[in-house]
Amino acid sequence: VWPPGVPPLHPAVPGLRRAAVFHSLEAARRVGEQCTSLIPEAKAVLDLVDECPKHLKKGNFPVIVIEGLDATGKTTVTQSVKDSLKALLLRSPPACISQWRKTFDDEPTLIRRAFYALGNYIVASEIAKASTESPVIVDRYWHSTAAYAIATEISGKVKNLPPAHHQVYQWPEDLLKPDLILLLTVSPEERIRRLQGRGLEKTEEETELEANSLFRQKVEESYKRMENPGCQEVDASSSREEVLRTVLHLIKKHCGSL
Ligand SMILES: Nc1ncnc2c1ncn2[C@@H]1O[C@H](COP(=O)(O)OP(=O)(O)O)[C@@H](O)[C@H]1O
Ligand SMILES: Nc1ccn([C@@H]2O[C@H](COP(=O)(O)OP(=O)(O)O)[C@@H](O)[C@H]2O)c(=O)n1
Repeated sequence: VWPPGVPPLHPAVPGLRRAAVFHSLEAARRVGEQCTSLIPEAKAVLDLVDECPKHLKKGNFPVIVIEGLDATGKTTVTQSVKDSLKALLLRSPPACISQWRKTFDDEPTLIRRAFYALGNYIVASEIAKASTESPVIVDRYWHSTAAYAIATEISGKVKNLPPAHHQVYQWPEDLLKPDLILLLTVSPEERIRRLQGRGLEKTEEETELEANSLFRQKVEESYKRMENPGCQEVDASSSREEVLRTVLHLIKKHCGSL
């Protein structure tokens, strides 16, 4: 039986019925509620969600999200933007639930995705509060949750992804929107160099390059198809300084004077 609480998806893409791309807090919450007896941590996550104010409003300061595959430089650039703009740095999943991340990563897809989806709603309340006081920079948010879920669920080639403008690429109506979302992209070779720099072993490197190549393409393509709001792509292959300059320039252009 298709689990209740999961929104019906386009019938033309039956594979996505397991994708667990939740399009409302209620949909993610229902999955969370169903597993509290087996996974006590789910109750703890739901309690934190319940503590969040219901009707969130963004403050007057800009909110910028940085997205991208692992090792594209998100941590590096978000830290620098934080320092340059005296911004508050947030991440999804938020610190208050990250101790349970491993637990949920080991659970079946549906439960795992519900965890990340709920995390985004907690981050939304942090964003609302922080953006009344300073600019806010966020390392991963909704687009990560959706893009990885879609790429995991769609088998085979990039062309099997749901077509552009499909329902799965739409921002959830009840989730606070940022002002700007930047998608960092680097070539697969440069990404591997950076993973290596972080201590990835040679064998893992090969797995990354070969077995995961299609997966990465699907994540990146899904990121690019996201809309309302969509991502603006940033070529992040240049030096740290250059990437920071580009990002700060885009923030200034889209978010006005800071
Ligand atoms: N512009 C850059 N040029 C070269 N190396 C970089 C650049 N940005 C980040 N790195 C390095 O690449 C690795 C991955 O960067 P990181 O910021 O941790 O990525 P992410 O947070 O996206 O996983 C780190 O070792 C980091 O120091
Ligand atoms: N907002 C988020 C953040 C991460 N995730 C999941 O977390 C994984 C990425 O985590 P990671 O440990 O590679 O993240 P970074 O260390 O690169 O920030 C992806 O596989 C996503 O499934 C998510 O679904 N939603």
